[in-house]
Amino acid sequence: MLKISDLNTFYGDSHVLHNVSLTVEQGKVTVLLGRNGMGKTTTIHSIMGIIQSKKGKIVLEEQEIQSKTSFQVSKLGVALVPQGRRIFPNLTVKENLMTTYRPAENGWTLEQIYDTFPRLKEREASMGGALSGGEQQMLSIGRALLTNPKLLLLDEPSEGLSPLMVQEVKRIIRELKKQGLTMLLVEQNLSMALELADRIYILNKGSIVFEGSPDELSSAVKHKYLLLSS
Ligand SMILES: Nc1ncnc2c1ncn2[C@@H]1O[C@H](COP(=O)(O)OP(=O)(O)OP(=O)(O)O)[C@@H](O)[C@H]1O
Repeated sequence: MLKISDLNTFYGDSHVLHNVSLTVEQGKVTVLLGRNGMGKTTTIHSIMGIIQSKKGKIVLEEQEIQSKTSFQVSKLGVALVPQGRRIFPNLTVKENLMTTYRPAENGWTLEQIYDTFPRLKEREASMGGALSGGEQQMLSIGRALLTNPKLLLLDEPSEGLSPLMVQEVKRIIRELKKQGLTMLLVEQNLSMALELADRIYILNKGSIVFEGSPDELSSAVKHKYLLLSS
């Protein structure tokens, strides 16, 4: 569904992504792992058109999208659950959900979101800013789903959540996968990544240093790129 080739992204003169290539297969969960500051969010933002890459190609279902704006990328069916959730604190839960609603045949509706996240129904009239971190994460995922995407990008959805809420996020990702949604998940939570991933990529200092199935990820690679501090 998505193929990135030789992507190079800069912030001013600072060269952050170095020839990043990765593939996201339809219906699969692809996980991008890496420690803090290795370029995971930059990769996601490059796909989404939030930042323009200097060199390289991003192809979504045979269409090149590397020069498109985030609005255009979103219209092509890519949705982002951003790091830090970014919900609107002064809008109600329902208003947050409806801001980006894009109806689709056999797609997500508000009622289906409430069925999947019953807590959001209970808190429908509450202000976004009054929700717990876990509830805000559900809201952020629900809001992205209501754009009816074909590809969902999730940037560290487990960050800052209680163990119980991390379980809930895992349940939802599994449920979405069962429904056939294609996902690219950025994570630092290794156990979560290993449980959910069909394919894993590891970013280190802006370069892909590992690609394989969770079974192929050796403890040597884990220790080198994920567990030890740099
Ligand atoms: N707006 C920016 N301007 C300049 N440098 C940036 C900017 N955003 C990120 N960087 C730098 O780019 C590098 C990659 O950052 P990025 O946020 O992509 O990493 P990450 O792997 O997502 O880490 P984290 O888990 O901390 O979000 C870091 O060195 C970071 O300091």
